[in-house]
Amino acid sequence: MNTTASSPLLQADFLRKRYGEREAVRGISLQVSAGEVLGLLGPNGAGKSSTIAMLAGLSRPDGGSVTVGGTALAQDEFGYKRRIGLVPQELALFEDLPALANVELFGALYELPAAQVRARAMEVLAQVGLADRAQDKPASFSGGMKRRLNIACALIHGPELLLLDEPTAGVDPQSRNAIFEQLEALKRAGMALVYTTHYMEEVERLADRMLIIDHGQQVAHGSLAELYRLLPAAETLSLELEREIDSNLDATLRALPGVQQLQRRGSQLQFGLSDLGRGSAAVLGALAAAGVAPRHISSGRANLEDVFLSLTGRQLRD
Ligand SMILES: Nc1ncnc2c1ncn2[C@@H]1O[C@H](COP(=O)(O)OP(=O)(O)OP(=O)(O)O)[C@@H](O)[C@H]1O
Repeated sequence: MNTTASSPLLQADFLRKRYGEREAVRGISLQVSAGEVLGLLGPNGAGKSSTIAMLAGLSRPDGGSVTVGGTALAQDEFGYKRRIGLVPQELALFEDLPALANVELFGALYELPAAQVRARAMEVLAQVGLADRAQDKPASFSGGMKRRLNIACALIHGPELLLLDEPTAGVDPQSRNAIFEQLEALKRAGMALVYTTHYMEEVERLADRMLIIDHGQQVAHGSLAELYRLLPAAETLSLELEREIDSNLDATLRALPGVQQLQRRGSQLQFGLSDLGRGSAAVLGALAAAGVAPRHISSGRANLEDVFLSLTGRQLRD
């Protein structure tokens, strides 16, 4: 391997992808090192899958470059792909072939020596907790087990980098946890992972760094702690009111002591507050004085959803 601790394993610079008139990816750059997880977070249509497809060598970028371990996709496509495992968003399995045969098939695609394939397939099935189901067909598997088998298929050739495109879609919480534990073990073993999702809890748990994208562009990048520093306020208060407020009341609320931010969508208000106790009392007092009652109140510490909201003015899951 011609990488060092200081040089990233995956390096993508200024990637662009266009479908007809639509620019799906507009200059995304990213890096991942061995033993690191990069989370790619963004709402539906942000350009996550298009980015992954370019990183995986499945779709040709309209601009920019990508290298893995110093091997450029443009120069040595097979060499590049050997270093990467892809777990696609859509399950890619033969439902009527046993799990083991599914994994072996991927081994053949990567031209692994036949003598090694069986042992290697059993090894990766064990890695995803499916060794005892090797002879069963995925048709009889739960959604979570199929996802894990999909991951095993992506690991058969011993890639250094694993690209995962929403690997928990349609998975129950228990299986999701099993998948996370397996991904954490791969990371500990030194693999680099790029993980796309629109669930902020998943990147909060798994990712060392995250790239937040929207409309094909980087909105923010950094560790969780770095992203939290972008937040205008540490606490949030969300209200659903019985009716929409007018611009005078809006201005009054924004001017209250402790109110650092106010996002308004119809009758829903979200405040960023420096102090939850004092700020909430002031907000609720001002609403009561104006004769507007809340229908629903919730509060909490700010999270990645709030980072996205404060940077784009939109919800992650619109
Ligand atoms: N093959 C294609 N042809 C035309 N437009 C496409 C194609 N693939 C994606 N798009 C468009 O490009 C944009 C980005 O899509 P992409 O699938 O990369 O986003 P995403 O962030 O992965 O979304 P999701 O979370 O819904 O999978 C969207 O507007 C989508 O409609």
